[in-house]
Amino acid sequence: MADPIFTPQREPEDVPPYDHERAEAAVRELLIAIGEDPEREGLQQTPARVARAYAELTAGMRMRPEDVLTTTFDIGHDEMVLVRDIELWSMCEHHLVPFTGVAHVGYIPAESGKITGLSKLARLVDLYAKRPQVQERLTTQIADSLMELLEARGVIVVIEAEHLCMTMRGVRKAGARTITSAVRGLMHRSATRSEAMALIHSPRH
Ligand SMILES: Nc1nc2c(ncn2[C@@H]2O[C@H](COP(=O)(O)OP(=O)(O)OP(=O)(O)O)[C@@H](O)[C@H]2O)c(=O)[nH]1
Ligand SMILES: [Zn+2]
Repeated sequence: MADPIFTPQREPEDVPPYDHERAEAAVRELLIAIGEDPEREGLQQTPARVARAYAELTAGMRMRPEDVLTTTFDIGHDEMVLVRDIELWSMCEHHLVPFTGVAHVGYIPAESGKITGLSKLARLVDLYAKRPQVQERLTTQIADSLMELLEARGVIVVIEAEHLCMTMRGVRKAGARTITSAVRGLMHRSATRSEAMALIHSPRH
């Protein structure tokens, strides 16, 4: 049996348009289910607000990595590029509550020196984060899309995150951080991987 944690997501072109009306109705139902009165003053606009918020929090379902890795340059730089401590907010697909932390994304450009703008790496993290996720899949998707679209010779993605489903409910282990990594291509070389890890963990100035 396939592990339900790793079931693939729909491809963006197969995702139907966001249904605001349905989302609103569902939030209203949820309010009723928990025993609230959706007509009381403070809650009247809540279904519409939540529906808008979820549209934003799931916008990455309808985006492809090529939509954000739009700018690439051939500058002949073929050494490692690493952006660390990229702020990350995602939503666990099991409980639909946030997980938050940082992503570190490094790559070794193609021999041609094809690179992308640094902000695009952060945009790529955001794209995959704005979907119902598991941290492992998020990590893998970022790594694989960089390998493919930049034709990178190597990639490392490390994500350190705290899952609110483990903090505010359930086992209630505040401060427990989950660390996942995805390593591709030349980053498997131990010296290169050690260099990346040293950069990720070097003290901030
Ligand atoms: N591997 C993985 N697990 C996750 C992630 N986010 C949440 N989970 C886990 O998914 C599991 C779902 O387990 P279930 O037993 O079906 O759900 P539950 O009864 O709410 O589990 P508890 O959280 O232990 O109360 C939990 O152990 C969560 O901690 C993630 O990104 N990756
Ligand atoms: Zn969860």
